[in-house]
Amino acid sequence: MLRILSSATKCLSARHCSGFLSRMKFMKKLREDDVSCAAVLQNSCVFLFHHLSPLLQRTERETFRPAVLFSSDVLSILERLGSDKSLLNESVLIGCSEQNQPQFCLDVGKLDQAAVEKECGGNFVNLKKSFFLLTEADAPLVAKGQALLRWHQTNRFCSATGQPTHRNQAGSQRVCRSSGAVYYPKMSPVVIVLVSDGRRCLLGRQSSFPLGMYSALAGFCEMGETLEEALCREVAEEVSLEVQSISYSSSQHWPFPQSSFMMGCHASVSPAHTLLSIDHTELEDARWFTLEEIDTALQVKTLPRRGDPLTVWLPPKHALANRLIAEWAMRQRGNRVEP
Ligand SMILES: NC(=O)c1ccc[n+]([C@@H]2O[C@H](COP(=O)([O-])OP(=O)(O)OC[C@H]3O[C@@H](n4cnc5c(N)ncnc54)[C@H](O)[C@@H]3O)[C@@H](O)[C@H]2O)c1
Ligand SMILES: [Mg+2]
Repeated sequence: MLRILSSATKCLSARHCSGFLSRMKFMKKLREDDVSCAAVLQNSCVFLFHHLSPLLQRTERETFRPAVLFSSDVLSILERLGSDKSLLNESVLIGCSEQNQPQFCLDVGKLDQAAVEKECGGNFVNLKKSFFLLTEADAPLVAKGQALLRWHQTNRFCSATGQPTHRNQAGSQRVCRSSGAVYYPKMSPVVIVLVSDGRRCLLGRQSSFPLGMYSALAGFCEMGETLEEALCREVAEEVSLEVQSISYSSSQHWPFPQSSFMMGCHASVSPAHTLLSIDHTELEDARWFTLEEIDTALQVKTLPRRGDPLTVWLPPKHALANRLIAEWAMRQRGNRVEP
């Protein structure tokens, strides 16, 4: 069995960079210079995927972390499993750790899954499950890796000429040599908004959500829209409310169902106009929640099962919706005047 290393344990490329600025410059160079990137790949961390499912390893504390191998370990596995070692060159650059360790991801879907799992002492777990098994720190990097690998797998041909596209070594772009068209990985912009009437906040659920889960309203931005226009349209479409003011909170990359760029906002509506008219083609339910109800929902740790009494619970901390709700709750607690 091979050793699986946390990305913090070795620092092979410290001489290349130190601190945030030099790390960013180093990454830029790797994206632009195929020769440097190929050389660095020989001495890097690699996150393995199998048909887009990341390789996870159980820790001593019965939690999970992404299994991180060194390129030399990956080459040994490829050799032992009788695969062409050039497969390593299909790795895609995803980052550089604070310890200055370049990080790549590689899909070994061509190899036997069980054989790789045995070699590595881990399991390939589909992204939806693994995203929530991982810590808030590890999940985004794994999601980014999967998103990039998926993009490469689904953009192998030029949409103008039908000719094959060719990736650069870092995997940050693909080029059609026939037309010269350059393709970059894409995300769909999505607005997510926590609407408040000053006293309560508005949450909704789609029928596809797990039982009892309510979240902030969200929707894809349409071509040509500003963030603010998309937000007002989505709230109008889904619950027939007119938003009065908007403030930006924060953003996140969201891998489900495919790469979205989520932009999180707070918005207010007039307390005199809070009557909901729900578009049931989009939402199964939407309701106003008091601070007490939100506090209770934030406490729910074990998810309800079918047959259990209906308990409202909220998206986990990995989701921007959770942050918006927590921000709102904190602000409400601060505003509350004790009798
Ligand atoms: N991270 C979070 O906290 C969080 C919380 C809620 C929702 N989300 C995500 O936000 C996204 C959007 O939310 P929604 O489902 O309510 O959106 P939505 O209200 O826009 O409705 C989805 C529908 O929009 C259409 N659509 C338009 N442009 C699309 C595009 N580029 N890609 C896919 N469908 C498109 C499709 O018909 C789709 O069925 C979802 O992917 C969801 O996973 C994330
Ligand atoms: Mg929606």
